Amino acid sequence: MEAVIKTDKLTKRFGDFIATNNITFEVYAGEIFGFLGANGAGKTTAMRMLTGLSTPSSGSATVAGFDVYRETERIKKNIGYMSQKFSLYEDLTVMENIRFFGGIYGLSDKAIKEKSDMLVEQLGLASEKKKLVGALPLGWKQKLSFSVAVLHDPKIVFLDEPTGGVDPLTRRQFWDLIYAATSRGVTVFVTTHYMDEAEYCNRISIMVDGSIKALDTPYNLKREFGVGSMDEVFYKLAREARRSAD
Ligand SMILES: Nc1ncnc2c1ncn2[C@@H]1O[C@H](COP(=O)(O)OP(=O)(O)OP(=O)(O)O)[C@@H](O)[C@H]1O
Repeated sequence: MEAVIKTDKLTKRFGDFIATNNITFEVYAGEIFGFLGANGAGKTTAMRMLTGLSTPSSGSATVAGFDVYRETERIKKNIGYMSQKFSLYEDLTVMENIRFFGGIYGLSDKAIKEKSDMLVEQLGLASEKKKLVGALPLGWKQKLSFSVAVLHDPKIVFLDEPTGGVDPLTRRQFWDLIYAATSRGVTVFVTTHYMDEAEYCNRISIMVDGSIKALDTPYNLKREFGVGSMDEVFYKLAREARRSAD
């Protein structure tokens, strides 16, 4: 299987504090990889290194074949990233946001027009396309933010708690968008605190206090820990954590 993300002992220190400690894993092309851990486990820190936003302290990693120390600009061109704080502009309309990001990604005017029409149609946002993004409900902002993050057909999309704060139905709709993206060949790297979402991933890693403590399919993890749900797997590992959820 082709690995589109490879890390080897990737580490980030802030002074004496080791936020991400020697993490080693691979993510395969086309999979949905769940990156789990309690608050403060080090997920966002790891994701910032993989998206070229933060330089590792030690270890190595490649993303889409590019080196996280030397080729961050090329990484940024080949990935999409939806951070916890969305990058959408609240004071621009739905269409203006799509056009703006299409331009940033270097799409032609023609491609932007085609993609934006298709996108608002797919999202069921046709009647809202002239509304300011700031006026949309959170769930719609999340869906739009995701769609914008994959507008340029990246190889990999990184999603940092993309469905926080919305109801289960809205989260389910968001996952339909994730599946649609994977069926187009996009690899998905996603953090979540929702264990029902963990079950939707092909493989899952669980981080505790900066280190990866488990990595496998949901099925194998449940078997390994002798429990019936991902909730219980997570609880068994996360209760060893020393970092508090402050
Ligand atoms: N710039 C920084 N300087 C110092 N410490 C930091 C910095 N960024 C993160 N940390 C610390 O590193 C640890 C890991 O933080 P990180 O945001 O990666 O966790 P997380 O797993 O993403 O948590 P959450 O689920 O809350 O987003 C935390 O203890 C945090 O306080």
